[in-house]
Amino acid sequence: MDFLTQPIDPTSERDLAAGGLRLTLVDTSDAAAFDGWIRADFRGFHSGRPKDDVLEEARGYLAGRRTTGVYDDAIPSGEPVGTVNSWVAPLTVPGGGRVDAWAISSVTVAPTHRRRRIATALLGGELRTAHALGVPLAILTVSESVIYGRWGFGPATFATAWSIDTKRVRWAGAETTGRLSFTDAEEYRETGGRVLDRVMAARAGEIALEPYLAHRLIGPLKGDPDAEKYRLVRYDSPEGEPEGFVSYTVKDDEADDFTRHTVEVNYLAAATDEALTALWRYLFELDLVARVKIWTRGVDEPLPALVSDIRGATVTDVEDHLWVRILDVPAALQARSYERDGSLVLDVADDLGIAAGRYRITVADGRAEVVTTGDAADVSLPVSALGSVYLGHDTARGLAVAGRIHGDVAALDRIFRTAVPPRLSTWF
Ligand SMILES: CC(=O)SCCNC(=O)CCNC(=O)[C@H](O)C(C)(C)COP(=O)(O)OP(=O)(O)OC[C@H]1O[C@@H](n2cnc3c(N)ncnc32)[C@H](O)[C@@H]1OP(=O)(O)O
Repeated sequence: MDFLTQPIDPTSERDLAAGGLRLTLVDTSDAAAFDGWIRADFRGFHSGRPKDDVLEEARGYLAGRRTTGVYDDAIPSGEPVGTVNSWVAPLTVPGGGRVDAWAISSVTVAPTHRRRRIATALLGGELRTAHALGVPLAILTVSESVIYGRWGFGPATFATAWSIDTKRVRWAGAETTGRLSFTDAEEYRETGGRVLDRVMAARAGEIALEPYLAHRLIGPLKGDPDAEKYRLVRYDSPEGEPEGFVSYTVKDDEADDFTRHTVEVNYLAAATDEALTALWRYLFELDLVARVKIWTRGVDEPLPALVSDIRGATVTDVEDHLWVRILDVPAALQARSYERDGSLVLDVADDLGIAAGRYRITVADGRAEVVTTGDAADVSLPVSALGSVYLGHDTARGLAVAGRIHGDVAALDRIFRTAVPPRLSTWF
């Protein structure tokens, strides 16, 4: 499969051409063309104009993605009015296996060309292309939660943000072992990449990271206004095995009292419980710090158990995070494992017609066999709801209450839900 060279989707090409717009793959070896695409992408997310070093770094990191642009040849700038990129990312599924997922990012439409169905053409094109290449599902993280349901995506993992009052909480976790030390992002890049590989393989919902995505978690990218403030602390086991790190910045003390700085955690990676506890303890016990803020943790982050005063560590936000769009029901459902056996007929509705059908899933010894069937349905649901329950999160009952899943929701929940909730701990 070559996702980089697969031709542009003809349906989307035709739909856009009818409105005077041109859909095309961008040649990422053509620096001028690629820079125009990157500038349009930055502008779409209201980021600053990228300087030369930022463009150069982005070109290096993003060249491995399928890069698509929409052009309005009537405008003078020649820059795209729509952008999207995609690549095949291994997604960890329940049971610890991995499935190829079509990861979609950088969806932007110029404000001058909004609501002319450019995003509709881009998303439809991405999904049809992925399906044609045999990729069983598509994934994305979203800027706004109201956009992607219409294309069959459902929220499949949720993320928490925390604020910890470190003057209030005392360490209540286990004794920590191992070694903590400051390190330099450049020196640690390879080792940190290996730690991240372990973290991402260990939990359903995480994806194997491209070098670009790993780089951002270990240290700042070019152009990051906080680059000078980054600190990186590594954790190594007593045997010297690298098992975790935390990258963070320390923000000035707003109260103008030098004892009350705020730590903003960029990323905390822990491949073992020892690494997790040692790094959390490190953050709680920093001198001259009154608050630690962290984002994109799982819904089961064990912070309440690690502090002496539960209310000193508060969840400030719970948000939908990874959205899943099933493209091939048998392949996707057979790729994960299940904690309870059973059999169920699912009637899946799909406005785009890609995954629609009636399927029997039979789980024995944790593995599923999925076939199309003419049997009566036990459960009827839209493909977005199937995406929502796919990774094991506790969503089925809520969707049934909302009238989006009909039938034996308890059986659906029993088969799909997992004891440990899925998590995606980064953005892409
Ligand atoms: C994976 C990612 O990259 S997430 C990032 C998404 N991008 C951004 O948030 C950047 C800023 N926003 C944008 O660039 C654009 O507004 C986009 C990409 C979200 C939408 O692009 P458009 O070309 O305007 O969307 P399009 O015209 O195809 O709209 C299709 C439908 O979605 C709806 N829609 C599109 N964007 C939004 C939105 N932000 N909020 C609510 N509804 C929306 C439209 O109203 C339309 O609805 P309808 O079918 O009922 O008429």
